[in-house]
Amino acid sequence: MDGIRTDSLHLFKTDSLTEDTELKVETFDITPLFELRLTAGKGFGLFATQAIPRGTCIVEEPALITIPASVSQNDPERAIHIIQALGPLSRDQLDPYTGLHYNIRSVNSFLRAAIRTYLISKQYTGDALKAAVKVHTTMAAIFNTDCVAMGEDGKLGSGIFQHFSRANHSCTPNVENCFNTITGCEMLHTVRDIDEGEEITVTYIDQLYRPADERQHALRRWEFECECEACEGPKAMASVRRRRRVEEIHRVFDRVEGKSSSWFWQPVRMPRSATEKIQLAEELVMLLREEGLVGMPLAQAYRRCSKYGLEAGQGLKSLEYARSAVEVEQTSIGTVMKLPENAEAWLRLLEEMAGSGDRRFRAERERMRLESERVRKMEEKEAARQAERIELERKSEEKQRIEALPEGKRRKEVMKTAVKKGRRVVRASAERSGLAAVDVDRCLAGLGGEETLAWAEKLQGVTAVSEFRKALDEQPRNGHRANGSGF
Ligand SMILES: C[S@@+](CC[C@H](N)C(=O)[O-])C[C@H]1O[C@@H](n2cnc3c(N)ncnc32)[C@H](O)[C@@H]1O
Repeated sequence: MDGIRTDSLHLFKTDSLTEDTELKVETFDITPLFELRLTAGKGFGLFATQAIPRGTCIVEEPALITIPASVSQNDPERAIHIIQALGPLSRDQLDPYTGLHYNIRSVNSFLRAAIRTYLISKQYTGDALKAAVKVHTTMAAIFNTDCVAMGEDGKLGSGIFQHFSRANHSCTPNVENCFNTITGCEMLHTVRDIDEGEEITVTYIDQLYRPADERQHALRRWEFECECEACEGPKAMASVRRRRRVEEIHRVFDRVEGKSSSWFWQPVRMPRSATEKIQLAEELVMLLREEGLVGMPLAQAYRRCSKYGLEAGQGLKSLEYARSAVEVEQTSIGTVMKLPENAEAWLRLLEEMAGSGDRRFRAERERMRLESERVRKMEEKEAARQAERIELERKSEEKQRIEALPEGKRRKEVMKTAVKKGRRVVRASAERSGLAAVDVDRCLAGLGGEETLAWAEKLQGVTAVSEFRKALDEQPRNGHRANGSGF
């Protein structure tokens, strides 16, 4: 770690800083949610001091200093902008800045020359000039190593942040940053649940689905080789495959959507229909989820599912995906900031279309109604088949049980079963004839087994009430006719 702690440093009072200035940054609490800890191989990093749920805003802080977007990384004037931005800071404000990590090679010879020229213009000479050049070069190096682009595409310039600038990089970050243009603060939101003791990581580069060697190349600016799980270790191979496919799908969509990309020299198989497009977007969602890239890239993938769902005439599906896009977007960047093409605006549009009876929603509703009807019928049939199977099994078990009984008992059991069946026949017949069940019950209660069987035999197939009554009249009686029932 080549960071410096310059408690006594003031920009224009450089004599206290020497080549051997001792690094003295201790572990300390920043907020109750995380703390700064020294890591093996990455310098300092932010670590959760408790479990943090997905969607939590863990940082909202203003920049310590900023420079305008017009000042590029290699602009010699950059050093002057940095020095001038640091000028008004008090000692207390300067301390968090000077304690930050830096890579001295991030200041090239043009910047060094610009710093020297500037200091000479401020009347520095001899040893004082040498020392001042060293301090100011360090200040510029801190800025170049730790600065964060603010706003969409860095349009609002670059800034240094006390906490955010301490976050290390991962190719599968667990927080997403967003600049709040209303408060002028940078915000960090967790994109997934974070365990206590887990490192809080951001991404330093765009397009994390690029091949690992391209990612490493882009990270060279920060002078480290990424060793996260997507880059090294047992999971890296699967990650490479998934990210390659994610990149391929993005290339296809870039071409479909007419965006400039490298597609013309890398052939891609184009989707032939809206249905194929939505399938591709759904594959993208699945891959990103598996890969743990669950922040804004996932929100955009859901958005594509929604867009192509609508194109495929699947309005309701499109609406569902739009809701997922809003949920992921708001988890990743909160609800305060609205991107120009935010997922919520798209959802509102779809909701309006659905409400106004757009044909894509109407037709789909009908399709879904028919589909759920079909499923319901299938389930009913299956339930009936199941019940029949159970009944057959029961009967077979009962038969086996009876067959295993001694002769006398078996005859009794056979009779009992037959009578039960006979009662069912009588009851069903009565029902078909429209006779009150209570009357039939009363009558059945007074009949013996043989009588019930004789009765059942007679009634089998009888449906009309008159025939039923006639059959009852012809039944052998044992004096238990139902009172007042007409039997
Ligand atoms: C913005 S600073 C991050 C905080 C820094 N680690 C510190 O000690 O203050 C960027 C520097 O952190 C280190 N770093 C960040 N992410 C890293 C990673 N994944 N592996 C190794 N070093 C990393 C690199 O030295 C990089 O130049």
